[in-house]
Amino acid sequence: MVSGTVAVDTAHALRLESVRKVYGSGSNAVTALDGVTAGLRRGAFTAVMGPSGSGKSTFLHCAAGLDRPTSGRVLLGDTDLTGLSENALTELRRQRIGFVFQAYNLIPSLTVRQNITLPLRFAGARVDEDWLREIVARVGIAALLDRRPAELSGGQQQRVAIARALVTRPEVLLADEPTGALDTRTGRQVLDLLRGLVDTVGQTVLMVTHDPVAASFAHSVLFLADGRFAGELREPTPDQVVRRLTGLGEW
Ligand SMILES: Nc1ncnc2c1ncn2[C@@H]1O[C@H](COP(=O)(O)OP(=O)(O)OP(=O)(O)O)[C@@H](O)[C@H]1O
Repeated sequence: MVSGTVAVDTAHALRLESVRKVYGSGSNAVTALDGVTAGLRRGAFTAVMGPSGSGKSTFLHCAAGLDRPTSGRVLLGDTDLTGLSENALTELRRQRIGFVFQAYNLIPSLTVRQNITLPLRFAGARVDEDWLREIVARVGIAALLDRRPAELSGGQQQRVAIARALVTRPEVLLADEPTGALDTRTGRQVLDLLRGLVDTVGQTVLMVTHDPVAASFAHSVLFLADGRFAGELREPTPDQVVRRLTGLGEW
């Protein structure tokens, strides 16, 4: 086997194996993740939920290669992230992972088109005009390509951010509270869009959220409590999510 690769796990696009993450040291040490093993099914929409401080952001950061686990492994496809250099991790994030944040993080001085294609410029890759046309049509912003972010609504800005995350055809799209800054109706539209990307093009999506309704758009919800994996709910309803969360503590 080539160093840095592992046996292919075709069911999961991304997998955390026995991941522990400890911040600080000595008496200041905080165990944010305490041996989490969990996988994102390929072509599925997975939400991560849990009480405040349960480790959701740390899970996302370790999954994205933004944070290095203290121990354990993170596998993106057949690539083990844990052995990669900083440069290799940066490359991997650029090419194989898409990010969507609560604050859309668009560059104000660039047009929508320039914002969407920025990851390709960073990667030194050419714009695939057919793919660009397809994603902007799919996310519903084809008519907005020449505008700047300030000329868009919050929902439109988040659609641009989603298009930007998709432009490199990432294996996994990671979303951190993507509807946190949107009103309920606009938030639902963005969640419909994410679910649609999963159902129609087989995009694998991971979303961290505090919102049980948002989580119910996912195929399954992974629960964390005190830095540990605390179960999975398939085809979740908001009521079921609320019941599970209530059993896990303050949220
Ligand atoms: N950089 C850091 N340094 C020290 N402790 C940290 C750091 N990041 C997170 N923690 C701690 O790790 C634990 C898990 O934090 P994390 O942010 O992953 O939880 P969360 O579930 O995302 O919380 P929330 O829902 O409140 O955003 C918390 O106790 C937090 O205080």
